Amino acid sequence: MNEKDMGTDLQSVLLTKEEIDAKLVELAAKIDAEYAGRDLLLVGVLKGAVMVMADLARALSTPITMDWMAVSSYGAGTQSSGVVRILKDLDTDIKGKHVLIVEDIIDSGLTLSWLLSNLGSREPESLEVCTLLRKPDAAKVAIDVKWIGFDIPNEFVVGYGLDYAEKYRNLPFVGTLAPHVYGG
Ligand SMILES: O=P(O)(O)OC[C@H]1O[C@H](OP(=O)(O)OP(=O)(O)O)[C@H](O)[C@@H]1O
Ligand code: HPA
Ligand SMILES: [Mg+2]
Repeated sequence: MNEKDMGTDLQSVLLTKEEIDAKLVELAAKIDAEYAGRDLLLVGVLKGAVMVMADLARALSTPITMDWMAVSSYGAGTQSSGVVRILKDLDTDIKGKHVLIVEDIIDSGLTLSWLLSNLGSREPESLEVCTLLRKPDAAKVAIDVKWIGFDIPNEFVVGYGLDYAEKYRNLPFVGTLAPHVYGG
């Protein structure tokens, strides 16, 4: 599906593929500068961060390794339950490593806040966060995030990895969902 063929489920395009690509190249240059000469482990948070991880990793020059963690707090709804479940843990021991968590979105912040304390307790050398999107007006906890792509309004968004009930992750852009889709 492209931007001209959104169907009736989507209300508007918030960020085009071109805007997302350009932002990830910009973030990658900053991350390269920060980790020059060091080994970096990217930890992608499944499933939403798959697209960001794939495109950010390819924009980096720094040698990286990848690992994945799967957590879920949203289920099939549009509100975080606040209860974070580990669906898949890391395959690697991160003790002594430079770790960069890669996220698609920080909404309430509950997922990341929980992840930071969970991964932080495993004694990485450093632990930072890169997220494509953040909703400042939805924050329920304050989190220190080093790299942020875009601050967006407090609306439910889909595309570029982000889902509603597991759909729309493959849209190449980020859009807002029409309220009728989720009963709004
Ligand atoms: O800041 P928060 O309010 O915690 O929301 C952000 C988290 O919610 C989404 O994941 P979700 O739990 O829906 O799993 P998914 O990535 O598999 O869609 C998203 O990918 C973030 O990980
Ligand atoms: O706005 C959102 N869209 C999709 N998934 C999400 N997970 C947290 N916030 C969102
Ligand atoms: Mg989700």
